[in-house]
Amino acid sequence: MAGGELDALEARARERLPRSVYDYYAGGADDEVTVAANRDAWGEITFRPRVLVDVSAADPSVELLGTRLPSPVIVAPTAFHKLAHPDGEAATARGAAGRLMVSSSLSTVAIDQVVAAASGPVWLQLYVFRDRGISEALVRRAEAAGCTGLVLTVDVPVAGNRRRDDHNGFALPDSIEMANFTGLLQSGMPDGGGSGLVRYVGAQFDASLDWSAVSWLKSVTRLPVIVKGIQHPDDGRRAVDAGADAVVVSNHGGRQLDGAEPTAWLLPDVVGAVEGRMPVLVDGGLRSGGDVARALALGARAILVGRPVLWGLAAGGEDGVRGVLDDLDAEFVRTMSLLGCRTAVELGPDVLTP
Ligand SMILES: Cc1cc2nc3c(=O)[nH]c(=O)nc-3n(C[C@H](O)[C@H](O)[C@H](O)COP(=O)(O)O)c2cc1C
Ligand SMILES: CC(C)CC(=O)C(=O)O
Repeated sequence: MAGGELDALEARARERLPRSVYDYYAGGADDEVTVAANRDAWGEITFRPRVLVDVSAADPSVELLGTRLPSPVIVAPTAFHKLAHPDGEAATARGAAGRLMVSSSLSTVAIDQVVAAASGPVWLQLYVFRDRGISEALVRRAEAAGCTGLVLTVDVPVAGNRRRDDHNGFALPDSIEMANFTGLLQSGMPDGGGSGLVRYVGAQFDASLDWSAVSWLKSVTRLPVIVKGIQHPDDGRRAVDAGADAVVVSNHGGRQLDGAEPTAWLLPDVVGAVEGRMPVLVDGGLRSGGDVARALALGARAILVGRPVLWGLAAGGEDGVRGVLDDLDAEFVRTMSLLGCRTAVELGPDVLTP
């Protein structure tokens, strides 16, 4: 579903969604330069295919932290799916259809119900709250639910400046709650002007978070810890030293620091810095199976996709999500085959223009 088809899906989602929800999903920080740059940067990477390779059984599966995934395409954690569809994250989990889904801390369906709806593995994404007890309770809920990984998002010490949300006074309606926090924390957003999310982040998230958070998380769980939001090769190295099991190169889809480098440019430097000591994942602006192949050729083990899943969910519920992911996978297999690669691990820098 590259290019025009995905744009048409987004247009259908846009028609169905209230303006403030569409803007929350689509938008980014400040002038949204990084939102656009993420997407454009993948498109600038060109291929050097090899021919006369038997690709009759091209296999897109990848191994990640001891689990074989049917595809390198992972559902990125995104907040508030009930704003897109009444079944929320349960519909997304069904639509993921065996692929790895990362469920947001800020989901509108509780993590145990997300896992129950999923047919593939589920990781819980964590924000660290001022009250560490809340984060630890989330870890226990994830473990009890059967999650197989914890994704620590490290690029939100403070909320990015989302102008659209400010203008729209974005907030969760009373009918939808952040379902992972029942009994722990108020499950809505504090009242006031501007973006309700900015008020929520300011009130609840721990801006004093530093590298000790990774060792803290490792000390309270035996699940693998994946650090999401790495934007510098030195931080990739530090993540290895801090005991992370994997990292996600991410600028939060351009929603935090505008002007941040597109992840396609940054990825090879982070891959170089970690020197194979852990898997490197990437997200931001990947919109086609060709983009997935580009990322793997640059050294990513797998990739995450954010907004397209939301467009699928808003336009077509569970089937919409499955459609987006199936199309990405089919394009990826076709691209691999045309590059002369039989397995996802065969993708390397040699299939790209140096
Ligand atoms: C609407 C929306 C909500 C998001 N919520 C979260 C979140 O709760 N936790 C998180 O770690 N990242 C969150 N992200 C960032 C995504 O996980 C991911 O990094 C980004 O969307 C990838 O870029 P893409 O949308 O261009 O594919 C969110 C992104 C969007 C678009
Ligand atoms: C800033 C977060 C609280 C939510 C989020 O990750 C997002 O909207 O991008």
